[in-house]
Amino acid sequence: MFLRAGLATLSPLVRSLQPSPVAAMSTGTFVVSQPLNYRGGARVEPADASGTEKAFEPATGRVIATFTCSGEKEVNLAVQNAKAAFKIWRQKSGMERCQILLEAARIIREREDEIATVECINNGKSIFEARLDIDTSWQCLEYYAGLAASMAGEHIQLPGGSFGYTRREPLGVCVGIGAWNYPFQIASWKSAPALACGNAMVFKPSPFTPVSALLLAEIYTEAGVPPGLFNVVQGGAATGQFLCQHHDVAKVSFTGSVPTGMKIMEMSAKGIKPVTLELGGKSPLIIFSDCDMNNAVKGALMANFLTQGQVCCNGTRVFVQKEILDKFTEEVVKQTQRIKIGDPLLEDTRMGPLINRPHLERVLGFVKVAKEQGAKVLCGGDIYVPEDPKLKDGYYMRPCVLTNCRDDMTCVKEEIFGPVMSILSFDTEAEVLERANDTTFGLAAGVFTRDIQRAHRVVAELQAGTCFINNYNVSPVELPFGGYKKSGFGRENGRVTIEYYSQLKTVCVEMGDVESAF
Ligand SMILES: NC(=O)c1ccc[n+]([C@@H]2O[C@H](COP(=O)([O-])OP(=O)(O)OC[C@H]3O[C@@H](n4cnc5c(N)ncnc54)[C@H](O)[C@@H]3O)[C@@H](O)[C@H]2O)c1
Ligand SMILES: C[N+](C)(C)CCCC=O
Repeated sequence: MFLRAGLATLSPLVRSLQPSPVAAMSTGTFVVSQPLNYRGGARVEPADASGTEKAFEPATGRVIATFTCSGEKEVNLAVQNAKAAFKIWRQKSGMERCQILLEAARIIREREDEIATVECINNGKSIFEARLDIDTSWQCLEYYAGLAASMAGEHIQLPGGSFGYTRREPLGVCVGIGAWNYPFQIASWKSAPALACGNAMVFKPSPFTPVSALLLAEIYTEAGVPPGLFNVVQGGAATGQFLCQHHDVAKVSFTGSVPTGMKIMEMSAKGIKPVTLELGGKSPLIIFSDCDMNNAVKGALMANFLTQGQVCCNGTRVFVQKEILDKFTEEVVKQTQRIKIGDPLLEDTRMGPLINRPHLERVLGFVKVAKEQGAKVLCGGDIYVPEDPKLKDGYYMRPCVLTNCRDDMTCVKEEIFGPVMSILSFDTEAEVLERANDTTFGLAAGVFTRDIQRAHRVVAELQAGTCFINNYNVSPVELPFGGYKKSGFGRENGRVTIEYYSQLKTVCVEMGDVESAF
């Protein structure tokens, strides 16, 4: 549907007659030719502009889209469309909303390969991983579809037959602002609970990954949401600011960096809008000497190298108990060197390119500073040029393992957001807990041990919103996800997120006469 050639212009009906719509999509061929804004149930060119942006295919360095960033007028039109759709949607019963969300989840499953391919092309993550992201997206829609029908208030008996009750009501027009590392998943994790609660949404993806949110918008429409219920505006900071400052926006849910999160909070504070902030991290992963070594090594790779290390909750500070430091490090390096880097659309690739050239240079800069500060590079940390000539301008690097790290080094303190693991050693539980918590971030943490008492004792002390025991970076949608400290607040996924997309109304019912004070 996006391709200028091949199956690009086919209607959904015709497309469904083709053996495989994704067969035509290969690295180096994809171009977006249709408008990337979505308003009132259709793709539209924005009504005004706040500049233009280019989106790239990180695997080749090719431009795949040049698009107009939405100005104030377009943002206003999107919000007004959402407001109109909200009036219809909020009147629907939970069961009606449930049925539509389930249908959307079904369509996502049906089109999983196509969506994953688009994600892979625009983001650079491997197709293997992109499919997992799409899985957690439709699962999220299914989960909140299930909750939509069971949202209920309380009935509270009062003296003299009087009573009160509570109603859980939607907020109105919610804004979602996304980062570039999980474009479709972020749009789904925000919109599913928002829509399940009866809200409308205007979503702004990162300008680096503008493409896949459009697929979600089209799927919602196909599933039967009212036109305007889920809209997409494109752009960067200026567009995001118009959204956050809009007086008809009731809530902002943001995923991105800490500095931008602070700005979002400031803008939202002026309009007394509630915010959810899913921000960055520098999470600790603690490996005790009694761990299952095989699992701990696999866990450390999961904690560092998914999506080329561009994952908010990555456990990039790997604390290893001294007794097993050498063996663990040797095995981690061996397995890191085996990671297949290359064309993200190939089935056996496990690491694609980073998101763009400036980011690649930034990550390589962190490795350089680490070396200057005394860290030792055990593998990777340099540019990788795949053999395939069409990939020569892509943004690849070899995954890096650093040792000789100290807690005061830049690579241990700052979020690198790339495939760079820092290994640190420790002696005692008390010592490692203190060091693990010595950070302004608090998104995630992990522990590997066979000692069940220790595992729970340690996670109880860890200052992190999401903790893993004997695994890392799995994300079942039934479990809430979010941060402590400067990693943000509010949660995504899990039952609790209903509370972040709804408000409680209390109704007090008098069954007798008014006892007036006057
Ligand atoms: N906690 C989580 O769930 C989670 C998930 C993914 C990424 N992240 C974090 O995101 C960061 C990487 O993503 P990024 O580089 O896209 O982050 P970013 O903060 O640069 O941008 C995030 C989004 O905010 C928009 N934006 C930028 N300035 C804005 C402003 N002034 N007003 C409104 N919107 C504005 C951007 O256009 C983009 O859509 C990392 O720190 C990572 O840890 C967190
Ligand atoms: C799906 N993961 C791996 C838990 C990542 C969630 C979003 C963080 O960047």
